[in-house]
Amino acid sequence: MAKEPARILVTGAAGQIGYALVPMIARGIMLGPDQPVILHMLDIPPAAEALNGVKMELIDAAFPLLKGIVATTDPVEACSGVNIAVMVGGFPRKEGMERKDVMSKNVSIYKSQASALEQHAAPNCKVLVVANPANTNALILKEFAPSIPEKNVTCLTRLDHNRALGQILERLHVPVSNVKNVIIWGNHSSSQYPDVYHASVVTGAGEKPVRELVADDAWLDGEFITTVQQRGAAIIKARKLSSALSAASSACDHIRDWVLGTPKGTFVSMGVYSDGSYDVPPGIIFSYPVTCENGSWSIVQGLPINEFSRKKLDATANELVEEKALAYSCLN
Ligand SMILES: NC(=O)C1=CN([C@@H]2O[C@H](COP(=O)(O)OP(=O)(O)OC[C@H]3O[C@@H](n4cnc5c(N)ncnc54)[C@H](O)[C@@H]3O)[C@@H](O)[C@H]2O)C=CC1
Ligand SMILES: O=C([O-])CC(=O)C(=O)O
Repeated sequence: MAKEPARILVTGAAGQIGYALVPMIARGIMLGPDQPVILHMLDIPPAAEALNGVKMELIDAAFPLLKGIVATTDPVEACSGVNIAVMVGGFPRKEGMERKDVMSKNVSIYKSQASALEQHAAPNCKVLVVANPANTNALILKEFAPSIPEKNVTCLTRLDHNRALGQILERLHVPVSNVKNVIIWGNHSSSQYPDVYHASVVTGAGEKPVRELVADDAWLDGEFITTVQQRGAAIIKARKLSSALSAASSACDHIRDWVLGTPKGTFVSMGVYSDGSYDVPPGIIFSYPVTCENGSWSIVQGLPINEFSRKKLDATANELVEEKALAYSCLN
């Protein structure tokens, strides 16, 4: 029997990421080739005409899985009955700006959209915040939508995770499906910590640690980390626009794994509400290694953390604690 369509909200749908993301969703990249979808697209009134253009293109593409389109500038209509909300809408970082610089513009948007989601989304709606500052926007959304379970509000660090994989692949020339368990800890910002201490490569001779195969600790502890941390800025510099294609693809990866599960023995990175695991302060949205099963994520526990990693985890956690205070001061 055919499945009931899932209603998927994309905010900021007329923007760069939105334009890359909605066709991926309509093609089944996010929820699989047997899951029909109804797209809910929200943008602000100045973008209404562009949003209507995206709707026209979706119709013209005749996606078999796409069973309906809601394109609106009304947050209540956009949020009504949605099962998944991908929050991309906001003011993007421009060349030379830090993510903190876009804080005040974006946290107030996330406060008001929290209420619309809380009141009108389907029960158990899963929320992924993409817009920057992604962790702190997600935290504000969670705080101002108290009836949405805290496990249902997440932010995107899968793009950073995939960027880390990409750097390892470039170095080792192995297929992506053979590399697993890189981790992004912390903030989706230049303080994030891309960690390969637990990553491995499946080879003909079994699994081998990435560190052993790369055999260049100086690169792994230096340039590898800074390349991943600075990749967003490098793409903005090159394109004069944010990394829309890879952000959209990674958002699909994040939701797909959350809903359909992670492969056995493999973890992925998600920004989730901290419960204090790994001595990270509770009450911030922090990127952790997680596994997903039955539509729910769990933080991977018990990984040994050495002194090098500890310092980096603490630095990114401290930045998130500061961002939280700054966000609240912007809202007052
Ligand atoms: N977490 C991540 O890995 C990444 C996050 N980003 C962030 O994603 C966000 C979107 O990036 P782009 O699509 O490149 O920007 P964009 O400027 O092309 O699109 C943003 C869209 O949001 C709309 N918008 C603004 N206020 C809104 C509101 N209140 N409600 C609904 N829509 C609203 C704008 O009209 C625009 O169409 C930015 O904050 C960017 O920094 C970008 C890349 C990666
Ligand atoms: O850096 C930015 O502002 C866009 C972004 O989040 C990324 O590409 O990681």
